[in-house]
Amino acid sequence: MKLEVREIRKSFGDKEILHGISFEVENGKALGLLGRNGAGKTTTIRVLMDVFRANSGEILMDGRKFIPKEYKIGYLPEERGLYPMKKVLEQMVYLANLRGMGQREAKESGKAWLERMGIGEYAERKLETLSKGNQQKVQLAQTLICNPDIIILDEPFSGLDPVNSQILKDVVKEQIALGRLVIFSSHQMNYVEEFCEEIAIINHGQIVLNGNLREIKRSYGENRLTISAANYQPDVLEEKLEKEFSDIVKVVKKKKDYLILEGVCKGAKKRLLEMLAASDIDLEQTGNYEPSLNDIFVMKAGDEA
Ligand SMILES: Nc1ncnc2c1ncn2[C@@H]1O[C@H](COP(=O)(O)OP(=O)(O)OP(=O)(O)O)[C@@H](O)[C@H]1O
Repeated sequence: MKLEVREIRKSFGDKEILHGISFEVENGKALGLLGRNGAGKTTTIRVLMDVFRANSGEILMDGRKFIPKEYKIGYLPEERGLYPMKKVLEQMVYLANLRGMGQREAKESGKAWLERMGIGEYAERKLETLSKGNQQKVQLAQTLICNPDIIILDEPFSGLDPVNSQILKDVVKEQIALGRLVIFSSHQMNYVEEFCEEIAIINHGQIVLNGNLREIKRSYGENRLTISAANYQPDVLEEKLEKEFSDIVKVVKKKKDYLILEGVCKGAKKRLLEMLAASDIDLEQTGNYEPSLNDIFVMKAGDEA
């Protein structure tokens, strides 16, 4: 399965919110849709789910117009839609019935998912009597009850503590391994980093970065290296490097224990190491620099941060 989102534009009134959003995602992979508050992630997902109609652009599945109701989709919307006064399992079964699942199958699957989420004991309780995090897990169980082929999660980690986040991470990883097509929106980079092969960063309704996360990281780290010295603190080392090696490298960032350098000439890394060996700098650590997704996100979407 390959989902292609092409040049989606969406306006509310005369204000255009999405200015030509494009990205692709295949089954067996997860796409992390990233962006700051108000960037347009939820609007994109709603267009994808046919909640909103785009002003222009198209969405294709395997080359054909994508019609959500033709697929088994597990969609966890940003606004959570369960009934607070109803019993947990009862409403899960009811909603699964509406999605075309038989009573017995829905009950079995619902129970199994609640167990998987570690909340099997709450099946007969009213939803509103559960903690916020446990209600969130019920939502997730409900999203997955019909064994969807496409899973779309809008900020699934909100309200979950680290233990519950881990359960969800494991579940998402399992679903990816089972060959599901997974899209999820978030501004929590560490989760995205753990299981998304592909990312698309939206900023002000535009895709500012899209592609394979590993390749993106590699390209951002190219020509950069980290360095620390046993005999100089980073700020002194920075001064020294700027004074003595400014024709080879420049310091791009000073961290607590090390510096991040960028080459400014051809073969900078090799030349620097040769020069360092001949200097009084006692090299403690050096290596290729690989930015975190957070660093990349701040670079691409941190304009008003
Ligand atoms: N129904 C609507 N009518 C008018 N404006 C809307 C509507 N829905 C969203 N918007 C606007 O579209 C922009 C993008 O909102 P959206 O919810 O897609 O952002 P988001 O990236 O999901 O943000 P967050 O991380 O805060 O959830 C915002 O400026 C929002 O106010």
